[in-house]
Amino acid sequence: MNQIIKFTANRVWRTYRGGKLLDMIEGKENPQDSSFPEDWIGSTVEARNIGREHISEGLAMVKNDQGKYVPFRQLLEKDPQFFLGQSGGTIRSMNDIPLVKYLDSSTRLHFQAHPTREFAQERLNMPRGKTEAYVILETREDISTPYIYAGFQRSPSRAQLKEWIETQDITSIESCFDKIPVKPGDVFILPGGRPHALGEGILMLEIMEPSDLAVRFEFERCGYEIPEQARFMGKDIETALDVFNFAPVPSEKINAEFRCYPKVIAVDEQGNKLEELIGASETSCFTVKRAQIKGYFKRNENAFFYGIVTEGTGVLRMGDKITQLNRWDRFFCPLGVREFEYQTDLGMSILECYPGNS
Ligand SMILES: O=P(O)(O)OC[C@H]1O[C@@H](O)[C@@H](O)[C@@H](O)[C@@H]1O
Repeated sequence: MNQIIKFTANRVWRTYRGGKLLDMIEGKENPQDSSFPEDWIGSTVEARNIGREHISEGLAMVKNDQGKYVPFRQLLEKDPQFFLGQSGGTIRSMNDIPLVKYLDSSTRLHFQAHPTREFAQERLNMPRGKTEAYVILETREDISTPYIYAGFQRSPSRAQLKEWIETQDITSIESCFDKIPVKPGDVFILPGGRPHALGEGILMLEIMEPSDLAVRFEFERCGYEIPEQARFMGKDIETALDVFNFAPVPSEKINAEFRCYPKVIAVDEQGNKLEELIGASETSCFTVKRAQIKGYFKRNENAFFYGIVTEGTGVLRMGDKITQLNRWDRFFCPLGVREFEYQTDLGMSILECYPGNS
C-alpha cells in the first residue's frame, strides 16, 4: 500500500456527551448526542475507558492490500521507513504520531489537566504526555457564547485546590477561571499541566500527543460519575496535584499563553495559501498547517501528515493516482509520498497535522 489512506469514522466512548454533528457528518439518519462525542482519526492510540476495558476503543482500522481490516498501526509497523520516515537519523516510532480527533461537545466537559511529557516519562513510565491543541471548526447556534476554560486566571494554592477537589466544590474551582470566548477559525495550544475544561456546543479538531492520560478533578457531570480509578490516572491525589501548573495566566496574558496566530508560509498567484497554525514556537509535540486551495496547488512535504478537509471539495493527485476529497474527509499522507497536488474548482481548505520536532 503506497498511497493516501482514507479513514472511516472511529467513534470513541467518553465521559461526556456530544457527537450529534459527527452523526450528521457520517450521514446517520437520526443524528443525536450520545456518549460517543469524539472521532479518533486514524488513531494509533487505544482509549483508556475505565469500566470498558473489555472493549477495544480508539485504534483506527483500515483495509490492507488483501481487503482485510487491520489496525492502522499494524500497517504502519510493516514499513515505518516509508510511512513515517526518519527524524534525526532514526526511524520515527508510533510515539511520534500525533493523535488527531474530531470533538463535538453538547455539554461542558469536566475539569481536567493532562501530564507533560516529562511528567509522563518520569512519574508514569509512559512515553508521552498530553499537550493538546484545538482548532475550532464550528459552534452550535443555540449556544450564545461558546467558550473554553484554560489555565488558572486566579490560581488557588495547592492545599486549597486539594480541599476543593476532595469536597467537590466546583463553584470555587470554576471561580479560578475566566470564560475564553471561541469562534470558528480560532486556534489554541494547551500545554500539559494546564487545567482546563471545554465548553458546550463546540466542534473542533483536536491535535495532541499520542496518549489518553488525564487528571479529572471534577467527578460528576450531567449525571455521570467518573469512577475513582479514572480520576487521577489510578494514582493518589498528591500525584494528581503534582501534574498541575499552578502559575496564573491572568486574563490579559491568555492570548499570549494559549492562542496561536497563523503564519503565512506561502502564497501563489492563483491565491493558494499555506499557513502554519501551530509550529515550533508553540510546541515541539506536533505541527499543524492549513492549506487553502483556490485552484491547483503543488505541494512538497518531507514528513507524514493527517489531512482533514474542513471546507469544500477537490482531489489530491499523486502522479496518476487521484483521491477524491469531500468536506470532513480525513486521510493519511505517508512521508514516502513527498510530492503531491491538491486541485479544486470551488475552493477547499485542508488542515494538515504533522509530527513535532521532538
Ligand atoms: O471523557 P474524558 O476521557 O475525560 O476526555 C474528555 C476529553 O477532554 C478533552 O479536554 C480532551 O482532552 C480530549 O482529548 C478528551 O478525550
